[in-house]
Amino acid sequence: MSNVKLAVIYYSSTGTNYKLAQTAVEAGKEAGAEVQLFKVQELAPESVIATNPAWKAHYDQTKDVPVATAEAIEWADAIIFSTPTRFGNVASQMKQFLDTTGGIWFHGKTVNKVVSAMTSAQNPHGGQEQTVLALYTSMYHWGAIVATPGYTDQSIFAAGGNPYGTSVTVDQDGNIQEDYTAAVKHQTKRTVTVAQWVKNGQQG
Ligand SMILES: Cc1cc2nc3c(=O)[nH]c(=O)nc-3n(C[C@H](O)[C@H](O)[C@H](O)COP(=O)(O)O)c2cc1C
Repeated sequence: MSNVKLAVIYYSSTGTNYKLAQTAVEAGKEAGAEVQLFKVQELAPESVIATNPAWKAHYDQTKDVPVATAEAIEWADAIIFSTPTRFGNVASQMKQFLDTTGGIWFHGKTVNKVVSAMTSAQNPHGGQEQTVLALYTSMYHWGAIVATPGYTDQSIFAAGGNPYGTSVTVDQDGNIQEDYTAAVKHQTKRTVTVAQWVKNGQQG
């Protein structure tokens, strides 16, 4: 059992990162953490979303997922982020969310959050690691503790496993090419474990 609070915060247009996030939620619960799932605010106009049936369907299906706020960051001890790769970078919706945390950052409320990130892209070498590192750059400014998977589990050596953070590839139809479950679960459990160490250390 753990007393870690885990926020899983994702952006997804067509459902890939939602699937990764849902697996992280499952893993967090298995690790005994208190878990909340949040999407970041969609910023694209509805008229644009409507031009892509997969995007529109996912947008409608996830209407009820709560939108991430600065309070969610304050609440969490651990955070798993999941964002698609967009031109080798973090999706703007996720970046915009990070850019709303200046207030809590100023008050020291982002310090010592234990964080880890996941991503997806269409090309096997489409910039996945660059996306994860770009997100981690913001985390260094937060004073967060970045808990990467490294090679701490056999799942990292399998497809989808990535020492920077789980990354998957989607085909033209949006199907994930790798069996990512073990890698996401390991990454999430490791993040919860490190957050527990930090929490215990602060209380000691
Ligand atoms: C504007 C845009 C930029 C993209 N840039 C990249 C890229 O740099 N490399 C890549 O492999 N895939 C790229 N893709 C494909 C997305 O990464 C892919 O659709 C996404 O990972 C699917 O995640 P989702 O289903 O959670 O939205 C791009 C897609 C869009 C719409």
